[in-house]
Amino acid sequence: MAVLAGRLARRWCFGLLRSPTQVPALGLHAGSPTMGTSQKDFNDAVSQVKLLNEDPGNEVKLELYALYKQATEGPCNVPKPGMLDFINKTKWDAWNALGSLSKEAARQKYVDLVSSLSTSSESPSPEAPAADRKPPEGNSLVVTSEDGITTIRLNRPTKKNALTTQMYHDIVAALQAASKDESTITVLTGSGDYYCSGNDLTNFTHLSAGGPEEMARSGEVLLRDFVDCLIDFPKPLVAVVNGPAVGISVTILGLFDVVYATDRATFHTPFSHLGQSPEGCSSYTFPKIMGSSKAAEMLLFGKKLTAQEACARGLVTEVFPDGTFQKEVWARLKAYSKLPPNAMRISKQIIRNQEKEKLHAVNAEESSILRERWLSDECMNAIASFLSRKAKL
Ligand SMILES: CCCCCC/C=C/C(=O)SCCNC(=O)CCNC(=O)[C@H](O)C(C)(C)COP(=O)(O)OP(=O)(O)OC[C@H]1O[C@@H](n2cnc3c(N)ncnc32)[C@H](O)[C@@H]1OP(=O)(O)O
Repeated sequence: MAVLAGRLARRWCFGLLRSPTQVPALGLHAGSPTMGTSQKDFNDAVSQVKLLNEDPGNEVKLELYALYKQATEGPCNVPKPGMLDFINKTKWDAWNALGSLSKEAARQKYVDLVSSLSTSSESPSPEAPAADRKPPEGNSLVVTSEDGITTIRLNRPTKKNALTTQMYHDIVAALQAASKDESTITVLTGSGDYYCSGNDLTNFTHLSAGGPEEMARSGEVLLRDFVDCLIDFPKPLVAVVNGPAVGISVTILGLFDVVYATDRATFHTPFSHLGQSPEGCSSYTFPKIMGSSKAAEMLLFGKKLTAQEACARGLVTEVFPDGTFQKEVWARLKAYSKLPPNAMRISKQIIRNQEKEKLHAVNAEESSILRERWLSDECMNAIASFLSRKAKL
């Protein structure tokens, strides 16, 4: 349990705590006095934590939190927070893991830990070389319009372009704008080595006052709106799959008009592994595109396809060698973008209109089923598992 708590903390729990001065947000208040020889040292250490030059990192912050609670309140005897209250549960786990450690021993460990941090932060290491530093997470979505093509680029390469809640909203807004702009073709692609790793699993940790039920309810609405927008998109919609694709970034491909992929791309829908169920209308489009047994292999068993396999199954239009992928694809799209826009729009309408109603109904049903799935133990355990790094899909 202690290991899990530590891992959870390292992965995501304290993502909100960017500055060491925010450590008190964990509950590290200089509270009631503690007895014993290290009382003053302990109080000094509590003050010192707030003055550290460098962020000690989430794992250390969690350790500090647990030791502080043990030193000031003794062994953990408060009720365990609910499974979905990830942050408080992780803090509780860390405190509880200290078992019957005495207050005095906890104070001593706290003081020793702070002292080791203070020493290391007094001698700052030279700045890391640029290649070792991760670029800042700036604009997660970049929209450009050029040569008759509006490009919506997922731009979180350090997170494999995982989709945050904000990004779903931004993609909807970008599609709405693209449907009315001067461009003839709209493209979705990714920055970096991945196309998209699907839904950002930390979306599940952002609980509002309404708790998990509210999170699931708003997730259902957002998912439905996002997919509806793809179903109704009036212009040719092209996916330029620049690398591996996971989850919802794969399922929605059935709603695109054309899908070009690098030969480095893979296509993976690990819904059962995550205790979830298909979305993006894939429960309807995949059997239609590739036949029901091939669709089941992907959607039920999470079989990962190579780009060539996805092309053979009809999910991908054409595969290009990675070395020439960008050049070849964009040259082709530029040529297509010069075709008469109204003709393309009308042709798309004829093709899609036949099943639009069906697609909207499927989307509504998939979204509603997912709302229930998100509240299931299977789903919550799988997400906690990913966040704790126990499982890599
Ligand atoms: C409105 C809501 C709609 C929801 C609809 C339902 C949607 C369902 C889905 O999309 S299900 C699919 C969800 N995605 C996943 O399960 C993928 C999870 N990620 C992985 O398995 C791996 O990260 C990987 C295989 C994509 C890449 O592995 P690797 O090459 O080893 O890289 P890292 O794991 O080190 O990843 C780098 C960095 O990115 C973070 N990250 C990657 N994917 C996600 C993700 N989906 N959610 C959150 N974070 C992700 C990863 O944690 C690393 O972060 P770090 O650098 O450690 O801070």
